[in-house]
This record gives sequence, structure tokens and C-alpha cells, in this order.
Amino acid sequence: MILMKDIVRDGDPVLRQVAKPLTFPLSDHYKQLAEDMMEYLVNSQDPKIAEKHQLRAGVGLAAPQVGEGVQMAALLVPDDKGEIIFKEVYVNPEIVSESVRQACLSEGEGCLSVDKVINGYVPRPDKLTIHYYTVDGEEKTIRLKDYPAIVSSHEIDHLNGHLFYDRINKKEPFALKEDTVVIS
Ligand SMILES: CNC(=O)c1cccc(C)c1Nc1nc(N2CCN(c3ccccc3Cl)CC2)nc(N2CSC[C@H]2C(=O)NC)n1
Repeated sequence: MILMKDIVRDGDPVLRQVAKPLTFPLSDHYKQLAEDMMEYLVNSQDPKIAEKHQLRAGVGLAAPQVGEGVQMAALLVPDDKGEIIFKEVYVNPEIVSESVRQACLSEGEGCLSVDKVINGYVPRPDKLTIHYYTVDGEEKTIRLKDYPAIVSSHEIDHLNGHLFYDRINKKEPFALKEDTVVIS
């Protein structure tokens, strides 16, 4: 199982590289990696397992965060009642279109690879169309909005060497365009 010791932290060059696309069929190594990344998210959202293994909770994990510079990211997004509303492993994801309107989390963003709290709004597209492959090589195109869109943008950023604070306005961290959707 993936533990916090396996999570690469800001400063490691792998987090600033463009991840390499995967080819199909995926090797057993990358099929196992997909399972391990999703298992981390499940474990991190379970209070007992997270406590036992001192895991930081997450709703998204990208392969570069565990030192693998490949285009794979796991997402496990619950609603505020804890019901899972989005569960997927993206392989070679591409944002094919995004809304002009922006959205951000009202509390800012955290990242398993960034140990410090960095305050500020992280403006992202409110709606996204994402083209990707599943672990089995099935091609998909989906449209997302709100929290799942925010998390997808955060994880796909990782695959391009970007971290959430790159998007915070340096001069005015809480400045927003007036039609920005603030998600609580
Ligand atoms: C600086 N202020 C803050 O961080 C911040 C502060 C307050 C609220 C939010 C909402 C903040 N922001 C933020 N909170 C999260 N979690 C909330 C708690 N949750 C969780 C926790 C426990 C069990 C189950 C779960 Cl589900 C896990 C996820 N996650 C992300 N991000 C940014 S997109 C990728 C995603 C990620 O997984 N990061 C590790 N941001």
C-alpha cells in the first residue's frame, strides 16, 4: 500500500516535469500502480485506516506524486455526505475544452506533495471536457463541473508539472474575476 513516505514532496524535480504518455495494453506494473493509487485515496478517506497509517486525506493522486513520471491520475471524489460522486483513473488525459468562467474552492487548495498551507484562491475552469483512456484502454470523453472539475484540473496540472499555487494570484491571492463560482 502507498504510504506518506512514498509521496514525493515539492522540490523533487519529478513534480515539475511533463509526464510521459502511456501505451496500451498497460504493463502489469502500471495496472498495479493504478490500483495502488486508488487504494491510497480510499484508505486516506477512511478515518480508521488514515489514523492507523497517518495518511493525509486526498480526493486525487497523480503518478508523479509517487515518483512515476507517467500520465496517470486517480480521483475519488465524495459529496459532503461522504457519498462517492466521481471515481476514475485517467490515463493520458487531455482537456479538450474548458469554460471561460472560473471556479475555485472557497477554502483554497491543499496537495499531498506540498507540506505547507498556502492560502489563496486557485481559479480553475468551472467546466471541463476531458478526453482520456481507462486502464483497460477504453477511450472516454466526459464533461465535468464543480468539485470533480476542480480536482480533475488539479490532477491534470500535476501531469504537466504544475502545482496548485502556480495558479494563485501572487499580488492578490484572494482576487477573483467577478463571475467566478466559489465552491464550498
Ligand atoms: C488550504 N485549504 C485547504 O486545503 C482546504 C481547507 C478546508 C477545506 C478544503 C476543501 C480545502 N481544500 C482542499 N481540501 C481537500 N480535501 C478536503 C478534505 N478531504 C477529506 C478529509 C477527510 C476525510 C475524507 C476527505 Cl474526502 C480530502 C480532500 N482537497 C483539496 N484538494 C485540492 S484539489 C485536490 C484535493 C486534494 O486531494 N488535496 C490533497 N483541497
